[in-house]
Amino acid sequence: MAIKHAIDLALGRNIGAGGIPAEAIEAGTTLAARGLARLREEAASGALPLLNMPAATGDLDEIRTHAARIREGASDIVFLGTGGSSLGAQTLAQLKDYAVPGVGRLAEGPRVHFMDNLDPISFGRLLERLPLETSRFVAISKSGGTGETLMQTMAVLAALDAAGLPAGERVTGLSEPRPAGGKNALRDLLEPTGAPFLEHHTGIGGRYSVLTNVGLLPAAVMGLDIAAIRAGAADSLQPVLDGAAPGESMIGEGAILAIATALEEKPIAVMMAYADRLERFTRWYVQLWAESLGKDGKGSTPVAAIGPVDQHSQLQLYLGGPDDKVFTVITTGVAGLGPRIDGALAERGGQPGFAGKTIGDLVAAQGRATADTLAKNKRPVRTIHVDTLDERAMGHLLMHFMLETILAGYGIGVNPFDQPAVEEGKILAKQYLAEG
Ligand SMILES: O=P(O)(O)OC[C@H]1O[C@](O)(CO)[C@@H](O)[C@@H]1O
Repeated sequence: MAIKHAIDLALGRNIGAGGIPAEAIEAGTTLAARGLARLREEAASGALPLLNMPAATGDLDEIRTHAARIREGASDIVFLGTGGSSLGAQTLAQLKDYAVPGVGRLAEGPRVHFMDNLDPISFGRLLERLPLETSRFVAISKSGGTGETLMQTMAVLAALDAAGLPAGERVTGLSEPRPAGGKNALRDLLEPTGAPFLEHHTGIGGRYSVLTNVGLLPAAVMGLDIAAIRAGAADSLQPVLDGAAPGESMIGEGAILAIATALEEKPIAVMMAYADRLERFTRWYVQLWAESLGKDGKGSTPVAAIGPVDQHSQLQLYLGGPDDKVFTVITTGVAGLGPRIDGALAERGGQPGFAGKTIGDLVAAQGRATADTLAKNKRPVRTIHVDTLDERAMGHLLMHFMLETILAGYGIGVNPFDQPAVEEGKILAKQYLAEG
């Protein structure tokens, strides 16, 4: 098994007072079994298209063809889109060092930019400094109506026009088809330029879209094996399709813990990953969990952390602060990796224990120590160990957390697929903009 999942250190019977009590686990198991059965039915009926994505292969060649077209002659590839139209792709891109401290700037191939946060200084400077002639832009929005993405796209079109460069050769769109009799602003903007368009799946929402062309087009642009990402997702889903009991699979165990923790009313869910290449994954998880479950006065607040660096900022609170959190600590198979420390230098630096050890040895020890220390301090912790962080493992993790989130929603009785509250602020912002 390339991924090991354990909830032992979250259980009251193993860690004492702060752990999740047996009664909550029992109730969680019953609700998880119900949710798993519902998912199995939804997979069979096609009612939840996300569940059919792992096995889908028919669209992969089209995605690869568009990716090759976008890469051709490009010095820079700019992805426009926000929230679920960006975070999954960024997560996958980190496998190729995107936004990884130090090496991200040194990565080979076209430079890739995900402009998910709207900031006038950043976007202005980007357009000033990009070599527009050799830059390509991909505008992604399920609805086609998100203000941030539309404004960025308009700014790009104006910049290309001012430079005398045909937009249709440099810009690609990805959005839902125009609804019958309805509007899609992104299509209205781009179609007159002749820009090619990919179709956003109409039955899969943005934060669940990483396995569709929304995540896989940028992944293919970066040279990742997109079939392996889907195969990893299938690894996660298979026990659901097989009808495995909740306690017999990673997804079943995850669902039990998520539901039991909600019943215990732990208001904060911390995801701490010991890998630079999982930093965007923790941000993707935050959106998924928060937008899916935070409704009807329910839900828990997701917190993203990476290790070891956040040991030096958040760990004190986690160990000594309020007992209101459940932790997920993710480690990877880094033992033995990275520079090996010279014995004489270790002596000279007063760290004889470092001699002959690698940086990976220290990171592996730290991840393990953090999980064990949390448990010793009676803080419930679930551990996930990924041997090799590659496309298949990432597909597995992504599908796991999408399924776990859906099962948590089913278990606590909220609809994990909508986000009604977000609309209010969007409408008000447009009103303020119009008022000037
Ligand atoms: O893909 P779209 O329609 O541009 O939406 C972007 C994001 O905005 C939201 O609709 C609300 O914040 C998210 O759910 C979504 O991922």
